[in-house]
Amino acid sequence: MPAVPRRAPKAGIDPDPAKTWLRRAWPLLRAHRALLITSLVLSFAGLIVQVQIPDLVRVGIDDALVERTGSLATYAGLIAVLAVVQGVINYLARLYLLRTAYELEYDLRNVVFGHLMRMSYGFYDRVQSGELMSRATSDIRAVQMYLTFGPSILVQCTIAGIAFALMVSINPLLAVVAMLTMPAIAVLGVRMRKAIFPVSWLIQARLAGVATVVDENIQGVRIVKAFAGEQRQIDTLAGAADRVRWAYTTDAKLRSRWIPVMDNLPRLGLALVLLVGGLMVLEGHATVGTVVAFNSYVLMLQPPFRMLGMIIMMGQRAAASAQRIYDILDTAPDITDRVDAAAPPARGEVRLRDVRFTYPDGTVGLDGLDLHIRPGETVALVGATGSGKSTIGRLAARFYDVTGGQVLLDGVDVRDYPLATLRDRVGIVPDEPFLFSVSLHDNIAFGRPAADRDQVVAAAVAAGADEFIRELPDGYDTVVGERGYTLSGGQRQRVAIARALLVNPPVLILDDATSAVDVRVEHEIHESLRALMSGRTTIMVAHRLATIGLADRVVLIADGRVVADGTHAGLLASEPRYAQVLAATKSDEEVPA
Ligand SMILES: Nc1ncnc2c1ncn2[C@@H]1O[C@H](COP(=O)(O)OP(=O)(O)OP(=O)(O)O)[C@@H](O)[C@H]1O
Repeated sequence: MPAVPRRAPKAGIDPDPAKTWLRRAWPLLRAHRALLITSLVLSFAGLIVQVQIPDLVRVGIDDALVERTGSLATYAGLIAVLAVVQGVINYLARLYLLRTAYELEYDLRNVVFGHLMRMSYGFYDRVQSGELMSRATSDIRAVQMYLTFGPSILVQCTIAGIAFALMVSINPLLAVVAMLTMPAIAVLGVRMRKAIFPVSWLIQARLAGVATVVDENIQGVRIVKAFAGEQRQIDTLAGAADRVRWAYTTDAKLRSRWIPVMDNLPRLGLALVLLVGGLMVLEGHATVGTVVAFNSYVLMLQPPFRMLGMIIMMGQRAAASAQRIYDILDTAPDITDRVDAAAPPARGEVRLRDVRFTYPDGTVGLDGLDLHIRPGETVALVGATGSGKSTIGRLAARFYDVTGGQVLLDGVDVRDYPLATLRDRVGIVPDEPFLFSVSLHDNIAFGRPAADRDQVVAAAVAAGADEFIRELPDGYDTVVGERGYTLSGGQRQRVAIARALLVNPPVLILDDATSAVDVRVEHEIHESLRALMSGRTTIMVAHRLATIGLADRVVLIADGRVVADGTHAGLLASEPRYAQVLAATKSDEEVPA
C-alpha cells in the first residue's frame, strides 16, 4: 500500500480524568487557536459592520427622504459597500471556522484511532464494534461542533450587546421596547431545545439500531440465506425502521408546535416597536428612520437569543460524547511495549513455563502448561475443542499477557521484547484469515509494505497461492472483495500463509491455517515450507491426521495442560486419550508417508 503523507495530530486530550471535559479538550483547542481566534475576530468584525447598516438606513431615510438634505444614492451606495464588506468578512470567518472544525476533528479522530490500534485483544473481546464505530464518528462530530461552533455562537451573541448599545445611543426608550420580547425568546428557545433534545437522542440511537441490523445482515448475508432467514430479517429491519419513524414523527410534532411560536414572537416585537416608535414619531420624539432601523435591530437580535437554547443542548450532548471518547482514551493498553529493550539473536526456541491464563471474561485458557519447543522443530498441538491449543499461539505472539508463569522466546520472556520485534519473530496465521479490500499483492505484503513483486511472488509460491493468483483476471493486482469473500476459504488461507511467510519469522504458528486447503495442497505447502526455510520452528494447531503427519512431534493438550508428548505413532500406542481425540475429529484421512 502506498504510504500516504499525513500530518500527526497536533495535540491530544489532557490525560487527567479528574478535570472537566472541556479542560481536558483544552490542548486540542489550544493547538488550533490561531485558526479559531482568526475566525472569531473576523466574525466579530463582520458583526460590527452588520450593526452599522440599519443605522445608515436610519440616517439615509431621515436625511435623504424626510429632510431631503442628503443624497439618496450616496446612502444606498454606502449600504451596498458595507454589505459587500460584511459578505467578504463573513466568508473568511466561516472558512476559518470550518477549517478549525475539520482540523480539530482530524486530530481527535487520529488520536482515538491511534489509541484503538494500540489496544490489545482483551479490549476487543469486551467492546462491540458497532459501538466503537459510533464513538469514532458521531461522538467526535458532537465534540468538534461544540468546541468550534460554541465559541462562534457566543461571539455572535455579542451582537445583542453591540446592537443594544447602538439603540440606546439613538433612542433609549425605544431600545428598551425593542428588547422586551428577547427574554421570552431566550426562555422559549431553551424550553424548545429541552423538549426536542431527548427525541433527537432517541433518533440517533434508533438510527444506530437500524445501522446495526443492516450491517449484521450484510456481513452475515451468507448465513441468512443458508437458513432462509430473509423474511425474518426483513421483519427485524422493519421493526427497527418503525422505531425510527416513530421518533422522527414525534420530533416533527414537537418542532411544528414550537417553531411557529418562536417565529412569531419577533413579529410581536416588530409590532411593539411600530406602535411605540410610531407614537413617538407622531409626537416628534423619534424620526421615521429610527423606527425603520429598530425594525432591523429587532430582527438582528433574535438569532443570538434563540441560539442560547441550542448552545446549552449542544454542550450537554458534547459532554456526553466527550465522556464516551475519554472512556476509550482512558483505557490504558494492557499490553505494554518495551520499545528500547534489546532482543537476543533469533533462534526460534519457544518455552512455556507453568503458564496460566484466564481470558478477560473469566474463562480459563491455560492451566499450568509446560512446553518446550526446540529451534527448527515442527510440533503439532492436538486436543479436544476448547482445550487451549489456540491460546498457546496467542500467548506466544503476546496478544494477551499470561496471568501466571512465563512464555519465553529464545530464553527471554516475551514481555521483555519490543512488540514489533516479537511480532516479526512470531508469525501467526489464524484459522479464519482476514483479508483487506486491497490487491492480493498488498494483502500479502501487509507485514512488509516495501516488499517488491518478486518477494511477494516467492512467498505466494511457498504458500501454494501463486498458481491460483496467476489465473485471476488481474493476477497479483486483483482487488479482493470485502474480507476476501471473492476467494474460496482455502485460497484465503493460502494468501494468509503467504502474508506470514513474507515476514519470514523464525517461529511460525499455523492455527489450523490449512483446514480449508485440501490434503494434497496442504502437503505441498508444508513441503515447500520445509525446503524453502529450513530451521524455522513451526507450531501447528492440527485437527487432521494429514497435518499431524507433517510434524516431528505431537503434543496432546487437555484442559489447558500438556497431557502427553511424543510421536504420532508413539502416542497412538501409549495414550488412549490421544486416540479418543483423533476419533472425535472425524478424520478418515491417511497420514502421508
Ligand atoms: N477471546 C476469548 N474470550 C474468552 N474465552 C475464550 C476466548 N478465546 C477462547 N476462549 C476460551 O478459552 C478456552 C481455550 O480456547 P482455545 O481457543 O485455546 O481452544 P482450542 O483448543 O484452540 O479450540 P479449537 O480446537 O476449538 O479451536 C475455551 O474454553 C474457549 O472457550
